[in-house]
Parts: sequence; C-alpha cells; structure tokens
Amino acid sequence: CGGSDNEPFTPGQPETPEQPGGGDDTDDSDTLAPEGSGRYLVLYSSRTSNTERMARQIRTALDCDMIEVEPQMPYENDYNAMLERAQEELAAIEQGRYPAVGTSVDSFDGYDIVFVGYPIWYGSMATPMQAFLHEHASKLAGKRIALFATSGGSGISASIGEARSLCPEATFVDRTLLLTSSTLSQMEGRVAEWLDEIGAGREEPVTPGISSPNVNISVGDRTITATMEDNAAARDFLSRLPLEVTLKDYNQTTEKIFYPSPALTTAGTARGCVPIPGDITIYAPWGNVAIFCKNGSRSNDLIKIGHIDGDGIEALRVAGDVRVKFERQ
Ligand SMILES: Cc1cc2nc3c(=O)[nH]c(=O)nc-3n(C[C@H](O)[C@H](O)[C@H](O)COP(=O)(O)O)c2cc1C
Repeated sequence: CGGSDNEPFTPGQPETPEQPGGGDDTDDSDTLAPEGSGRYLVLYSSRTSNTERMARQIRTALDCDMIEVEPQMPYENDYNAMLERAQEELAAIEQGRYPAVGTSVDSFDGYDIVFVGYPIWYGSMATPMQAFLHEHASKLAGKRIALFATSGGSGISASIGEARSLCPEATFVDRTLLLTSSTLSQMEGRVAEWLDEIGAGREEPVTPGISSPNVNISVGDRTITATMEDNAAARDFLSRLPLEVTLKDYNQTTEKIFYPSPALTTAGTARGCVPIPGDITIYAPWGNVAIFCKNGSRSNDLIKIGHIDGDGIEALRVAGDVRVKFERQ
C-alpha cells in the first residue's frame, strides 16, 4: 500500500486566517447516490492514504459502500503550502466559513451506520470532512455515525466534539478508532476488533454499538433493569453508556432527573406521553432525562425513551438525590 505515514508533520506553522481556497458555493460537485443495499456506508477523507487504507479495510470487512470525500480544489503537492492552506481553512471554519467540498451524497436512507474517517489536522478533523459534515448535517439527522481517524500521534477527542456539533441530530457510536503512526501497522487487527466491539458485521441485523435495548441500573448495592424504546433518542442514550450520574430529586420524589451533556438528540422522535411510574423520559424543553416515580399528567413535551422493569422503580422512590450507574446488558 502506498501510505505515507512518515511524511513529516511540522506543527506551529504561521497562521494566516484568510478566505480558504475553494471558491464560492456554486455546485459543480459530483453528487453520489450510494447504490448498495448494504447496511453500512464508509465515508472517508485522506490525503496520503493512511485513512483510506483504514476505510478500505472496513469496506472489505463489511462488504459495503464506500465514498471518498474530496476537496473541490485538490491540495497542493508542496507540503508547506498544503499545511498553510489547511491552517487557513481551519481558521476560516472557526469563523463559520467552510471550504468547498467536491463530494455530495443525496441520501443516507437505508444505512444503519455511517462510518466517517479522516486524518487529524492540527488536532482537528481534516477540513474536507468538516465541510462535508457541515453540508450534509440535515441528511445525517437521526443516523448513527461511527468515527475513525489516523494521526501522527494526536488524540481523536477534539474531533469527536467537532463531529457532534457539526451533526447535532445524529447519534454517535460511543467507541471510535484512532490509529497513530505507531499503531498503523496493527490496522488489520485493530479494525476487526473495533467492528466486533461496536457490533458491525456482515451477518444478522444488529444495532451497531448497541447490543441490547436492555439496561442495568445500579442503585447502591441493588441492580434494577430497564427496557429502552426503539427510537433515536433512546439509541443516543444507549450510545452514551456506561454512564454514572446523580439523579436529582424533582418535586418530592415525583421524578428523578439529570441533564445529559450534550443533550440527547430528540430529532425525529415522537413526542407526547402520559408518564407512569418507571417511565424514562426526556423533557424536551429543558433537555433533562426524567424518570417518573409517580404518575404524571400528559405532556406533549415528554419523549419516552424507556421503562424500568417490574417494581424496580421502588429503588429510586426514595427522598433526595440518588447516585446511579446505567450500563448496557
Ligand atoms: C495539515 C496537516 C496537519 C496535521 N496535524 C497533525 C496533528 O495535529 N497531530 C498529529 O498527530 N498529526 C497531524 N498530522 C499528520 C496526519 O494526521 C497523519 O499523517 C494522518 O495519518 C494522515 O492521514 P491521511 O494519510 O489519510 O491523509 C497532520 C498532517 C497534515 C497534512
């Protein structure tokens, strides 16, 4: 393979925050309509083919569609000029100006999971992928996204934050995969392991990253269980587990509440619920999760995401705040 993971990366180039190259918004880009009937799509952006090799590995493992996300204007061959342009584009993105991207996708309908891969540039997601996600955010609403990346050594966490804010209505698989120059050689094993961990495979339908709709909730030394709904908000909740939080008492043991950060996606999920004891809900105007200990009156702003099984709610029907841990079964 022709990867050049040994290309020198020189941090600390001078910043010249100008309008990035790439011209205006006129759309002479290729619009791609994925045709595969598979459940997975791999989107990737790559300049020196490290990320591309990862993308190909995922495609081979899952036998799925793959699309390269390219800048409208190819990057300069001169390495320093390229670094300078990347910095200009990142500075422009901070001002809300995205470089033109040469790849467009009509629809992501039918895909259970969209894999999004990119190199890390100055700690961030490479600009072509940022621009692509920015342009396709509404089409990716409600979709599950799994992030993978390569870098010289930097971490992936800043780019996860960028992806989440670029696509606030998508659900993110909690496990990501980063290969750095020292782990690129382990690509084959690491990719296979990751796909296994998130439940992505060629075989029977799965909810990637979410193996079961059932949740264990540890309360003190007791473990109660809950069954989650099949909606985007519940899937987003499941993708955050394991999660340890303090449930605040609300209105004298009527509800136990907490505020997920960032708030759970509520896009495309039916609202309206007459809560009964044990219901796990989101109160959409405030973005908090509310677990009902008592009956409540109907609210069009409540979204049900699950229910505590049996009489498990008794464990939460206590005065004051309660520390709990949610875990997938
Ligand atoms: C413009 C630019 C900025 C980069 N910034 C970083 C960085 O901040 N941290 C890092 O570890 N590697 C950085 N790198 C190295 C790339 O992340 C790494 O070589 C990656 O594997 C390249 O992926 P690709 O072959 O798919 O393009 C940078 C590379 C370029 C070209």
